[in-house]
Amino acid sequence: MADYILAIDQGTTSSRAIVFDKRGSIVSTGQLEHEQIFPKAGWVEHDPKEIWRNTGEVIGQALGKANLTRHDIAAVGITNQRETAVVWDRTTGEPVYNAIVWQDTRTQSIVDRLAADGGVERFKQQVGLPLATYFSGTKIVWILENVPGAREKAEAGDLLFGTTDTWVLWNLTGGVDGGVHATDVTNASRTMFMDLETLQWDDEILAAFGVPRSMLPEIRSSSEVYGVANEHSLLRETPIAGILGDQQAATFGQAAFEAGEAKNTYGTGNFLIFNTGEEIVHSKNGLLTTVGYKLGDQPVHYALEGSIAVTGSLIQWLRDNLGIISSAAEVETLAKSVDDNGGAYFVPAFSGLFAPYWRPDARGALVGLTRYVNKGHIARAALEAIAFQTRDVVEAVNADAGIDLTELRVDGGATANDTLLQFQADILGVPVVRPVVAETTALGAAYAAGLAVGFWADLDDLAKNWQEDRRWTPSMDDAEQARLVRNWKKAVTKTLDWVDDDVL
Ligand SMILES: Nc1ncnc2c1ncn2[C@@H]1O[C@H](COP(=O)(O)OP(=O)(O)O)[C@@H](O)[C@H]1O
Ligand SMILES: O=P(O)(O)OC[C@H](O)CO
Repeated sequence: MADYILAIDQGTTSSRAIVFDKRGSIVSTGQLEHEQIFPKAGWVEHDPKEIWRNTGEVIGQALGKANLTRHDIAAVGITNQRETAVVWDRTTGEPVYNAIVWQDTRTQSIVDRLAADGGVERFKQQVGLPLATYFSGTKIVWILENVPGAREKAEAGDLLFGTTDTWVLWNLTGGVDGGVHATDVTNASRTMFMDLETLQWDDEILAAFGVPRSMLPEIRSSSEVYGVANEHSLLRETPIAGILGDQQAATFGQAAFEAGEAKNTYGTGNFLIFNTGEEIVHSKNGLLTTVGYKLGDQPVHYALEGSIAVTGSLIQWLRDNLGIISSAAEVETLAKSVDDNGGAYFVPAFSGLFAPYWRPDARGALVGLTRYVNKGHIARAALEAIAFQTRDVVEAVNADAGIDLTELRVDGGATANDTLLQFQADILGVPVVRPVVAETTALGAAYAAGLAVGFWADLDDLAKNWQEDRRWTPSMDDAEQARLVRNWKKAVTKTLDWVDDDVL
């Protein structure tokens, strides 16, 4: 058998291809950022064709750097930014509109309309999610209602919907020439349309949204052969054998396979996933219920999730919108130029507040300002905001699960930041642990693909690959921790009730 697995990680800011060996070590990487399109306040789009072009290029980069060909690749795994909705014409392969990204809040009026009949909890028992702009469902509705001709074409069966896993899979397996239109249970669980018990699309919910079932991909497990790459791909004939939404993939890559295990990923947003095993747990504290993974015919694993919309993207905002840093890494140097936050608290409710608050009416606020506060304090407040938001989510997990997490496994781009992770340990009061392979998202997709084709034998085989790289131990005294948390919670209250009909 070939010696490597290739994972495609189609993320919010970039697309990557990463080649892994049997030990789960990175052999080579290709990466390209794509344009973030902000047509109006609150709107966020990507160009699906740019994403597909970049995917092809990064595959070439990753193979080229390691001098590999398709013959060296045993299988391909796909992982992706979740919820982001692409709708395209099945006969031409052309998207009818840009991808509407998970952070986009334009569909609030559609949410309100659907909620009129029973509040945002209307479908929650069945799908595990509150009605919110975050999930794919209302984004599809927006496209059907706002793109000329889309509704008619969809009713005629000519349009397909997919999250970006499906978009990549369909194109990779041939597109208009017989592309496979499928997704996995984890991605399907983020649409609002999948019943958590049956793991199938629910016709009543689809009728309530007015979305034709013919647009939707087939729901498959996270680890099985979906198809092979088509003849135009560098990977032609290679099986595509794993799909997981990126946060579930990171959980899998962290080897958090069993109930009670968790991870927190620090990327564009932060996402804490807590494995609840074969049990569907409904949160009383603002967490989502989602699918963790499903390997072929084996039982499904569910999870609780704390999704935070803005964390790493706040650092990008300091770089791109304020210009006070020139790279994300520089935020650490700037934050270290001061001893503390100088009294400033930054609540980045740029897309409203996600877990555990779910307040679409919130908008960002920087509070506690005096003439003393300088850009170092603002950088510090931004990093602290990432950790405070995570603490809010950990509190919710502990309350729902009736436990106290004793340590937090972390990964993602922002875990390169030592100051952030020390503050995270301090404000949580438990150790924070980072594995050697911080690219756990791609690794999880590689694992799912490798299991399906026998490259790895079983979960024990994978768990052996997990290795600790570094650990941050709490050192803040309790009184200081309590003071900071109290001020943070006060700052959160200042962001609420901001959006009304007159304000974007
Ligand atoms: N040293 C750093 N300190 C803080 N944030 C960082 C640092 N390096 C990268 N980031 C943030 O991490 C994010 C990128 O992480 P990544 O895991 O690649 O994200 P994604 O998968 O969401 O595209 C960016 O939002 C960036 O601002
Ligand atoms: O692409 P990321 O890492 O920002 O992840 C996005 C999440 O999947 C959104 O739910």
